[in-house]
Amino acid sequence: MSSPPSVSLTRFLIEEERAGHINADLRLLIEVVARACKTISIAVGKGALGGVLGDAGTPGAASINVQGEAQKKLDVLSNEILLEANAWGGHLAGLASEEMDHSQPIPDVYPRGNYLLLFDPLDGSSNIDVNISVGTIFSVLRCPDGVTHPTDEHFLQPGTAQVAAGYCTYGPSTMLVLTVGHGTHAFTLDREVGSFVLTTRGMRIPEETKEFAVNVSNQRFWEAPMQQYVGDMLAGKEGPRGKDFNMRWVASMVADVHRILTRGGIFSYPLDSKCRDKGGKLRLMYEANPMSFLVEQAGGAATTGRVRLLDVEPTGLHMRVPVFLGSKQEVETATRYHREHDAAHGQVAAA
Ligand SMILES: O=P(O)(O)OC[C@H]1O[C@](O)(COP(=O)(O)O)[C@@H](O)[C@@H]1O
Ligand SMILES: [Mg+2]
Ligand SMILES: [Mg+2]
Repeated sequence: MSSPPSVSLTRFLIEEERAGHINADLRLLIEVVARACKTISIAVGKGALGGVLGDAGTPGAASINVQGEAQKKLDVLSNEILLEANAWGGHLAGLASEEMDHSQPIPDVYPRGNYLLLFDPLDGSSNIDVNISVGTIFSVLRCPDGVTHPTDEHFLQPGTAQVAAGYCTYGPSTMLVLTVGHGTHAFTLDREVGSFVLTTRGMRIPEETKEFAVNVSNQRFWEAPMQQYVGDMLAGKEGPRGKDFNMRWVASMVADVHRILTRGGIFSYPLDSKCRDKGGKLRLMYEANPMSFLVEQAGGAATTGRVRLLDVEPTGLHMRVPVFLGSKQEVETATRYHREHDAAHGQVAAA
């Protein structure tokens, strides 16, 4: 019995357009981002042979980005690949990146479109030199009507305004995970053919889980409700949660979230006293929002520990937020710990 014909990303997007879920411009935009990810995947795959490992800048003069972080060569290269690929397509009005201080309108020499693209060109940078999965994360918004040269303020739209989001993981296989607001779907790169093929239509995150992902080395800096929440999980079945939990932490958000979309779990990067003044560690616009859209479309949940992440009003392009996402019931439990603590201590829910 012959196997069903494989569905390429191109065919999948054309079917989404026929279903009225996306228009031709958004379809082309996603195709262009996917092609850029293929180019990044090749560079990542070459590793030391491609001279792409290590820090950008020169010895003694590291190249520091708007986050105050030393850029890796692959952070810079991936950013350039995405900028070049998206400049001339005619479906964008502007783009913004983790690696750039401000957004950029599409140059006047090129036709302009109605969408805004935000991306984390290389996620999991601390894992680049040690050959652990890294990725690219992207989010798509509409450009406000009548705006031809968008500036940072035009990007400041809540996560609920996203029309598409996705990530690409560069691991043992290269995978693209995508939503246009009608479920979350996974594609695997067929390296021989050079195209993404649909491998999971309609990913579903189990509502319950026994697996959590958090950088426990930050425990002493956590808020009291987070200490309690993780302490109760670590207490196992003898403890208040009545079940044993396992822990995973890859330190590449794309890899940790991909595991959760595939088999469930909860991922969190909570507020702690080290990052409190910044509002958190992870960035709302090109990390938390796209991942939350993908997770919610797969039946999961995403909060800041206090409020739904997709409802957060952005105040800056590189705004940071606490993140809890994954299996619905577990995220609700983690959020309850924070809300009950706030209520008991007369604290009003912040972001
Ligand atoms: O080093 P830590 O504290 O474990 O943090 C790891 C987190 O930081 C990140 O690497 C931040 O992203 P970038 O690599 O894009 O800066 C996430 O991918 C990951 O979840
Ligand atoms: Mg990142
Ligand atoms: Mg990054």
